Amino acid sequence: MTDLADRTLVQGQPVLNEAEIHQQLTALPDWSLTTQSDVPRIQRAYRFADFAKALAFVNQVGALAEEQNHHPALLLEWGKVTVRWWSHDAGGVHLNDLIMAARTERLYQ
Ligand SMILES: C[C@H](O)[C@H](O)[C@H]1CNC2=NC(N)=NC(=O)C2=N1
Repeated sequence: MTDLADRTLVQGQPVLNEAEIHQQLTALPDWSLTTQSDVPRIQRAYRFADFAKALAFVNQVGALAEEQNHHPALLLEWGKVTVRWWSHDAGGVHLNDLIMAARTERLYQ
């Protein structure tokens, strides 16, 4: 099975249901499903030694988002970045959001 991060984003296709999201999240153990305003999203908090390192990570994730024209919500705090992915147009979590979460993982070392 191709690693999620190596998969290409796909247009169309419906959002995933809760069971499908949880099944995909087995490959992303540090990510969780959250719902805000009735919209399911996947999220993870990343820890850093200071604010500057957290900001550098935000910029890396931002560049990835711009490359793919698929953008997360990013909360930048001292030593912490919370990343949240969902598909605005589809109103939920799409396979693309899992792919982007897997690619976000690759930026964190
Ligand atoms: C106009 C622009 O292409 C769209 O708004 C894109 C931008 N980035 C996006 N990001 C996400 N996460 N979901 C979207 O539906 C989306 N749509």
